[in-house]
Amino acid sequence: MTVIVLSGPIGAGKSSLTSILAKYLGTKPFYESVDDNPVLPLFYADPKKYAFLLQVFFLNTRFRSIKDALTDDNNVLDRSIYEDALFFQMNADIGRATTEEVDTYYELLNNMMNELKHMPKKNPDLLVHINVSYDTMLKRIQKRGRPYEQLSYDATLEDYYKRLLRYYKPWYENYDYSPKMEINGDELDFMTDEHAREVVLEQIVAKLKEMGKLPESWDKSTKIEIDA
Ligand SMILES: Nc1ncnc2c1ncn2[C@@H]1O[C@H](COP(=O)(O)OP(=O)(O)OP(=O)(O)O)[C@@H](O)[C@H]1O
Ligand SMILES: Nc1nc(=O)c2ncn([C@H]3C[C@H](O)[C@@H](CO)O3)c2[nH]1
Repeated sequence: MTVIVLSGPIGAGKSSLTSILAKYLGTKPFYESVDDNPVLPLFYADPKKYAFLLQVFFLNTRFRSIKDALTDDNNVLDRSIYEDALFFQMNADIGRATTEEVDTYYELLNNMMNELKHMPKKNPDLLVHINVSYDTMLKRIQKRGRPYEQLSYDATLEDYYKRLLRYYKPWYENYDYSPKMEINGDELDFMTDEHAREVVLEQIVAKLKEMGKLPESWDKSTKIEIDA
């Protein structure tokens, strides 16, 4: 049927919506490596030292999921590979990578993207971007509670998160690897409000129908259970 990728800043709700969407459409979810990621806590403790290593770690694990997802044509991924460069560029811009690391990273990314061109499906069918304000992003980060992402752990994260939101805006506007759509993550509390969840799912289904990826007659009569 279709490969959908989610995008959006930290805590926007990508993993949550991936799980909801995969259950709803009866497809397979793929998650970014976070709780089993040994480099992530090191990065938050010493970003300058570990920015490059973290980036290579994410690129490696993301590449593996993409290869699986793009060969089996029926999946939802909780973050796009196209956002990896956004993260690294931002970290490089604030002095967390040397010129050599930046050059090496882009060369590696380029090589990997070229490999993807040989896959049966080269790009996702649809990018679903979750838009959130700084306040929402922070609330969700607090709700999820990873210690090293809290402002109480490192006050400079406020600037890091605000900067990230500024990088996302042009990134989404310029994204053109597939059709795309935006979800209002501030207004649509799809984790606790059943109506909001239906609105989001209807928006995505409508887009898939418009693209011819779902038949017009497609309907999901059974309500889904959410493990929040
Ligand atoms: N629309 C929403 N309404 C209310 N709560 C939400 C919503 N989306 C996510 N949450 C909550 O916010 C927290 C972060 O969500 P989630 O882990 O899905 O974000 P993410 O975008 O995958 O984050 P990351 O980029 O760090 O992987 C979770 O506690 C989740 O339950
Ligand atoms: N530096 C950096 N580069 C990435 O490509 C990247 N992708 C995700 N993350 C961080 C954000 C969340 O804390 C956590 C879960 O998304 O991992 C990244 N951090």
